[in-house]
Amino acid sequence: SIPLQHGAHRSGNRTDADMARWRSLRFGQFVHWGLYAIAGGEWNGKIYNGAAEWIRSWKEMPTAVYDQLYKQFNPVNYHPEQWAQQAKDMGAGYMIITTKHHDGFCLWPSKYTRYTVAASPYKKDIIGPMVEAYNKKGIDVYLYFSIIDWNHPDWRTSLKTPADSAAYKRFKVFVKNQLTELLVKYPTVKGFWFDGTWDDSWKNDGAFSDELEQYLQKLHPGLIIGSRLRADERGARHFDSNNHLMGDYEQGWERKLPEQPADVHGNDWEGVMTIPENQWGYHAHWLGHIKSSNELIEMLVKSTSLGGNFVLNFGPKADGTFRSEEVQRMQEIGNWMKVNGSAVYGASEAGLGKPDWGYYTRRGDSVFMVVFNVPVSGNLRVKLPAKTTLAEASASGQPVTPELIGKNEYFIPVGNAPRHAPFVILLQTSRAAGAEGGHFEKAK
Ligand SMILES: C[C@@H]1N[C@@H](C(=O)NCc2ccccc2)[C@H](O)[C@@H]1O
Repeated sequence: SIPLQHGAHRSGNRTDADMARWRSLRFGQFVHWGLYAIAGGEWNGKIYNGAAEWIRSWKEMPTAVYDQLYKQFNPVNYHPEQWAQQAKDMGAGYMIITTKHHDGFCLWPSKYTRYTVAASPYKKDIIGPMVEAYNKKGIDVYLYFSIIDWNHPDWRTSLKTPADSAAYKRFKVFVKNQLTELLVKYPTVKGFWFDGTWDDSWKNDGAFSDELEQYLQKLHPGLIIGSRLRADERGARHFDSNNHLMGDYEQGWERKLPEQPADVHGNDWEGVMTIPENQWGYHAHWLGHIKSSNELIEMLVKSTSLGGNFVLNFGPKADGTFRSEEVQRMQEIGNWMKVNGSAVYGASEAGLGKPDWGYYTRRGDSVFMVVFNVPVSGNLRVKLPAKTTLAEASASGQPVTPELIGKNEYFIPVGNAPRHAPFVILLQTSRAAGAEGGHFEKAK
């Protein structure tokens, strides 16, 4: 293997309590909120068909115009306790909030730049009350922070001249100062969700990203930081030049999910997803496919079945309210989670493969069959490992009688389970005496 100073410093998943909690929560809420919500994906009667939070890069909108939007930021209908309650009702265990997106506008009154809420008509800190409100509902908070900062004079996408290098050196001090400020001001946050780390300036400075991560861990022990922050000294990102995952979980699954265990190599991972095809910030005109709650529930269950977390994104309007499609999804998903959340919370891969009728998840000896596709036979085929016996099966607390159809193979009748939404069948299994270790195959 290649000798590395700034590659992965740990092999295998973290086993501490903070990471175990992150892993058990399984379901998060992403919130993208900022000046881009004022534009709402349109300008001068024209619709921007890119991602709303990237509108500053749209040639139809002068950057000088975008950079004045902060003078209109005044979310009079922003009630963080209502945001937190609706997230709780959805069943989210953690929330990720954009403190600063690529445009550089800070939702907290940073003392390292004037481009913050303090300069807006709203004046007040957005982040503090949000962290407090979500924590009060028992929801952990993670801070999204973009390294890319289109507003800061010292930001560079690449270093071409000594002047670039001098500027970028100042920029790195600014980044470290802002991250320190965030941890000091909001000490209950559980981690950072870094973004905007793909440009050469950052990619070619693996030493800094490594030192920064270690500095933050020292400042706030237990902090959870994904793989997107880091580059190694050869410019490799997420996985170092020896193919070892950097950071605490694989953070590359953006608007896409792994298909099979081999795609995640036994690592902790998290997928982040939009309800429309590709909008994170508020866009007045959602074009293309808008995912239904059943589609989103399936993504959440699929993620759990592959041992990862699933984070669903919401883009509040400039005034602090949520669009009706997003409120509807939070309510519908929440209704399902209230009844079936046990198949997700604290659950992980079952090691039983991928059945036609849906997904297996598992917590200890409890195996959950989450059914999305009812077979015309009305029977769900279940094949258990040799040393595993099926003690009992139940659906919504009512016993179900499996039919033994072969060695350790059963048909579970779906009976009169609902057909309009996914449903869960619980299999209580037991390890036959002497069954070594995990009686279920471990992901390779
Ligand atoms: C979480 C999302 N990440 C931001 C983004 O720029 N994604 C585009 C992108 C996604 C993956 C690799 C490079 C660039 C989007 O604006 C959202 O904040």
